[in-house]
Amino acid sequence: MARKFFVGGNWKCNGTVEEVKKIVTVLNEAEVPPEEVVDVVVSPPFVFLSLVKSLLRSDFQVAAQNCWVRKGGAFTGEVSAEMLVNLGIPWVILGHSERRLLLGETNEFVGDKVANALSQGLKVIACVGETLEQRESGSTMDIVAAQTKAIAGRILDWNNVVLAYEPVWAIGTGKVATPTQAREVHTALRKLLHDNVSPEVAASTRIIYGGSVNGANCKELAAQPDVDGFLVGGASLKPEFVDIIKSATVKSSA
Ligand SMILES: O=C[C@H](O)COP(=O)(O)O
Repeated sequence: MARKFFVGGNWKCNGTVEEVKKIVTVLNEAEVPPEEVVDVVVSPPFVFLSLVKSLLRSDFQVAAQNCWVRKGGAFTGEVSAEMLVNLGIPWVILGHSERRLLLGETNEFVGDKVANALSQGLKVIACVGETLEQRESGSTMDIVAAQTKAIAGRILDWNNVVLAYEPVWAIGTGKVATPTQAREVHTALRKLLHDNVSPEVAASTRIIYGGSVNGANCKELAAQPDVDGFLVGGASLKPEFVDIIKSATVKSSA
């Protein structure tokens, strides 16, 4: 069965109420391929989750950008998975490189977070990716394999997981991975799932690309065999996000 295209918009730590309303208006008015063709999931900062959920069209979904590693309690500043479920937020992004690198989240910690979020009923966009130094030293696959295995070992039901490959050197730099670079890692990750989890999971799990995706480069990337969609940062705050959603048709018409 074909994997449904997936386009996530990670708004990161951006926006005011007014800006959020403008972005949602653009999305709500956009003509995009139907739900059967593409999953669209936008991820505003925690404080705007309810607002976005209340305003956003019903065929698009909402994700949090993080959640706490275990049940809530005395953890000042954290938001638990069960709170997100209680708010009706279906998705969460976990393991983003900005959290790994700036906040010291380890592979093991990300694995724990993924396990906890899934156990509470959330769907997870799990991120992996190498730094420029790691790519240049030839260790890209070792790094993303270790990150992926730490996550994979904690997943019982892969139906609720999307794997995002986001090379750190491509994030927010305007230096997008070439279609070949993206395809190489996506294909290797699918093989890793095949060998370490199961052929069925490898065939059905969506592996999406993130890192300087925009309206101009999305079609060529979308055409790559193992690229099942995108996790978009900067361009998800702009009207061109609609063009990125439309790149799903590259797959559906293939
Ligand atoms: O989560 C999204 C990624 O970090 C990509 O960000 P970017 O599109 O601004 O490079």
